[in-house]
Amino acid sequence: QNSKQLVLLDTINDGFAYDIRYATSNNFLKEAFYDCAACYLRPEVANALKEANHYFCEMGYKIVLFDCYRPVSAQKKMWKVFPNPQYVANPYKSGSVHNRGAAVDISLAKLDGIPVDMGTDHDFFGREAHIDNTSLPKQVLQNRKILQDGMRKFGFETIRTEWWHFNYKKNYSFQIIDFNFECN
Ligand SMILES: C[C@@H](N)C(=O)N[C@H](C)C(=O)O
Ligand SMILES: [Zn+2]
Repeated sequence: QNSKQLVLLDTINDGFAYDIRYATSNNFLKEAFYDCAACYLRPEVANALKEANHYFCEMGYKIVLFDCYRPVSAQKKMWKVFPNPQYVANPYKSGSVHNRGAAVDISLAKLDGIPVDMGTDHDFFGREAHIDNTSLPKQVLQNRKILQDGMRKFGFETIRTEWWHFNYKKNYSFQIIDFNFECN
C-alpha cells in the first residue's frame, strides 16, 4: 500500500542533483540514519517538482535534493536531538509534511554543478536561515528569491524559519505514510 503512495523521483526525472544528507553523516545528527540516498514523494508532488526543475533548468540552475519523504522513525530521532518546533516538526503532534511525502528540502546549483550561495548550509537552525531575514548579502537574497519564486509557481509553500524547506500545497491534509526505504 505505502509503496504505491510514493514514487522514486529518479524514475520520473533524472535531471536533479542528489545530496541526501540524512543518508550521510553530514547532518545535524552527525550520523547516517537513512539506509540509502533515495527521494520518495507522492506522485503529484514528484510531478510538480519535475516541472519546477524544468523551469529552473531553463534559467541555468538545477534543484539539489537534501531530503524528501522522511519516515516517522527518522522524525523521532531528530526530535530527540533538537526538540524545537521552529526547526523540527513534533512527531508526537501533527508530525512533518515530510512524513506525508509532500515536503522537500532543496537548494539550487548551476547546471555545471556549482552550488548557489543561500547564506547558510541546510539545517542551519538560526536567524540567518530565516526567509524574512533581510540582513544578508544582496546576492544571497537574490538567490533565495529565485528559489522561492520558482517553487511557489509550482504549488510549493515556504516556511518562515528554513529557506530550504517547501511544503506542497495540500500539506497537512495528506495522511502520514509509514514506509521504510527500499534500497538496492
Ligand atoms: C529538520 C528540517 N530539515 C525540517 O525539515 N524541518 C521541518 C520543520 C520539518 O521537520 O518538517
Ligand atoms: Zn524540510
